[in-house]
Amino acid sequence: MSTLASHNQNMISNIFCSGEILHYVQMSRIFNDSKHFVDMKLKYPVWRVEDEFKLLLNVTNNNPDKEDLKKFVEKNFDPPGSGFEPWIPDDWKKRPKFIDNIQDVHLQNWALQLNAIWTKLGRSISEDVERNSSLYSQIYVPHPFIIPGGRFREFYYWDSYWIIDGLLLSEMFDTALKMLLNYIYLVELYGYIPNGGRVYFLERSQPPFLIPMFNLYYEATKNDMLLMENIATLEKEFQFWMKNRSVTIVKDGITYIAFQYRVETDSPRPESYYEDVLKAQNLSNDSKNLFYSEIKTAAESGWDFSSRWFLSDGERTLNFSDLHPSHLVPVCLTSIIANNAKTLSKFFEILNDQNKSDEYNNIANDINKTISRVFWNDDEGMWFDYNIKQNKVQKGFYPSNLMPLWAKAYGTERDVTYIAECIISYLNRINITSYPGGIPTSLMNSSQQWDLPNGWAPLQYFACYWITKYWRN
Ligand SMILES: OC[C@H]1O[C@H](O[C@H]2O[C@H](CO)[C@@H](O)[C@H](O)[C@H]2O)[C@H](O)[C@@H](O)[C@@H]1O
Repeated sequence: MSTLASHNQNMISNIFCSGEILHYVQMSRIFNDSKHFVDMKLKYPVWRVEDEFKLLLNVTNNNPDKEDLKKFVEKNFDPPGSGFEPWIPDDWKKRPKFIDNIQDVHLQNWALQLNAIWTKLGRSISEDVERNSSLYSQIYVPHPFIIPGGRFREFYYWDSYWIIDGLLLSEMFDTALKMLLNYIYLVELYGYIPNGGRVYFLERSQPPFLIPMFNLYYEATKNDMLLMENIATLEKEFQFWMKNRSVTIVKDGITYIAFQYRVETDSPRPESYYEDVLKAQNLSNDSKNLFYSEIKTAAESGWDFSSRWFLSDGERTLNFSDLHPSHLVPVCLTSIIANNAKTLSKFFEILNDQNKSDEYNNIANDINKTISRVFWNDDEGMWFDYNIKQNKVQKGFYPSNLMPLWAKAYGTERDVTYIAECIISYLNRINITSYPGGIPTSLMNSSQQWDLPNGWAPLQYFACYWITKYWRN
């Protein structure tokens, strides 16, 4: 990152990531959605807005009321959305080939409607964001991209895996490539991919799907040149997770490698500032920082929030105050990384680098051993997250338990037919097909969005991927 770009980022972070302005504005509840303020654009340079705010504090004896703050925001900020331009992908097709393979006419119409949504979700970042980055919370990327939509106006890391899968199905190879190149740009700039396209997401990443995204694209295009040009950056991202998110587990005297989501911070999420401060209000300062770290760690997992991370004395609870993702080693993240190592090994083989290919194959095999010996539970016939505080598997159904199947990370120690039978019997025991709307996110109703009765698209995907590929056989 150039010195100027990093200077601009520090300046804008003083407004949107921490500091007095963020605190006063977010706690005043001028906006119902805390994300609104941090997505606004500064009308004037940071120093001028800061001076204006100091003046406001002076004249109000450090006690500006809601109306004062509303006027200050109106005077100094433009509404969210500035800095993005709607973008209709050039390669969008009204009727891609897959539509004609759908026999049911209702489903065919539905697929046509879905395919049309690409034209609504394309965004490019305006040139002004590159020129005047110290006025925007957006992270500049060079190519247009597809956003999740609604209040999510920017790109999100793990959402992009399914977006790219869909783009390839819709034969939008160029748009998929643009998104991949943006992520390559971000890894080169930061060494990792942030949670989403805003400076307030820079403290954390999201489930590491860059290598699987590249694999989807490679399988669709067989573009060896692209692999050759970007393999070093893919390795760089892999090393970020190895260096910053790995953990060792000792079981029966043997040391195993696994991976955790992990964020250390001393502040609330800027985009949910009010909510986080409220939840932490009765805690001491030290406990507050630990709690904020747990909140951001859970957000890095993509599962924000879920009973999956609510733990007290080794049991899952329904209480947010028991939020402890740091106590768990998630089977899903460890599976994604095993899959990434295996895919890097495949890529190096394609590029005729056998040494590197063997190196990554060995890493994948080591991680598979963890999945097979630490996460697998013979009594239940299922993989589970591992509780490192209690040294035990943390039982309970979450579709993420099935991730070793998607990742083919179950190792060689158990026959795959035996594993499949155990899993079918487990899913039958918990009556998994009896829930309306598909496979639920959990069997615990905590009123959090990543819990019963909700079902999330990525989780349906992982479960159905396996069911359609293997269960039928
Ligand atoms: O604004 C609150 C949180 O919003 C995001 O999380 C949710 O939406 C994302 C975009 O679709 C999705 O990737 C994530 O799995 C959802 O839980 C954001 O990622 C969080 O960091 C943020 O705090």
